[in-house]
Amino acid sequence: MRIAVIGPGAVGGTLAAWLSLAHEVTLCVRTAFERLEVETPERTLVATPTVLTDPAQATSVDWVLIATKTYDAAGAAAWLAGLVGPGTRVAVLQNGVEHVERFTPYLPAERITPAVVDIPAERTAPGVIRQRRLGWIKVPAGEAGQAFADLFAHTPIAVEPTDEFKAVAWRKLALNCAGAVNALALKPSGISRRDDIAAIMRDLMAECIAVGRAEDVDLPDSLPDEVVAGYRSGPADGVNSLLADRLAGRPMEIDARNGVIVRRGAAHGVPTPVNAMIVALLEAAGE
Ligand SMILES: NC(=O)C1=CN([C@@H]2O[C@H](COP(=O)(O)OP(=O)(O)OC[C@H]3O[C@@H](n4cnc5c(N)ncnc54)[C@H](OP(=O)(O)O)[C@@H]3O)[C@@H](O)[C@H]2O)C=CC1
Ligand SMILES: CC(C)(CO)C(=O)C(=O)O
Repeated sequence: MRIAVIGPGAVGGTLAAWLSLAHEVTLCVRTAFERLEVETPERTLVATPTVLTDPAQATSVDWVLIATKTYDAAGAAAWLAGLVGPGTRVAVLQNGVEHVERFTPYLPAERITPAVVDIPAERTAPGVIRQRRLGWIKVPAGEAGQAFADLFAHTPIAVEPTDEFKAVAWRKLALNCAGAVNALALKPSGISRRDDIAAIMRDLMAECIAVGRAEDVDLPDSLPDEVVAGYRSGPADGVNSLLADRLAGRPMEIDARNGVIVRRGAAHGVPTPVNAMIVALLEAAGE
């Protein structure tokens, strides 16, 4: 398969390295680099895919994987005119619950496969990445979801189509909204071991669950405790992508990860004061 990865950063670069073992991969980059080096839990992968720096160089492929940050959607979309032909499928690998809505200004919804990614990865330089866990990706059940999963059949990453995609995305949103405490405190995952921080994380997630339920998503009461336990049992020095952005002085996905809870909460009449507070604090911190 011919696969183009738009935004080969921590997630996109990790997946591009794995995909390069069996497919013809093209990287669509903003900052040029020549080789991918990904330290995975199994071994270090080195790949030298074709690298494009200008959307005018792009030609059509079988699959496009969009792995930029959510706030770079417009820049990512500039690649689509060249990459998308009549049979091209486009997967959006981003956090949040608005994968399809974010790209319908540029593509028909039926061409888009939303993907929830749980692969902790950290980028130390362009093309140099540490994949902390093999992790998983979930996509909606159906022909496109199965075709997407087949791309990864040769890898140890669990890529699965699911009938419960919406619930999977909201569960991941709960995990990600809680991770805002790291960006706010400028500290990695270990701060979740403080009971006062864990309490804030649980409050953020309780609001997420209430809003998700208002959108008819089945979310368990046990989710906040499960997420806190997961954070606490993981590496204390793990840096989530929101914290990575703040540390690097980049914009942050505050709207996609916490703002969405406030916006959708307001639409349903569900109060979300803790998420609203963290959005305001992170927005002010990023000014
Ligand atoms: N990191 C993680 O552990 C996880 C992240 N996610 C989600 O995955 C998504 C990607 O995150 P992550 O990989 O961490 O992000 P990164 O910041 O590591 O990578 C994003 C990449 O997109 C590139 N980019 C931005 N604009 C363009 C453009 N116009 N054309 C081409 N490339 C562009 C950036 O280029 P440049 O090099 O110039 O910055 C960068 O390489 C986010 O939605 C995140 O929330 C999900 C699960 C885990
Ligand atoms: C928390 C984590 C690492 C889970 O995959 C993530 O989604 C992120 O860093 O954005």
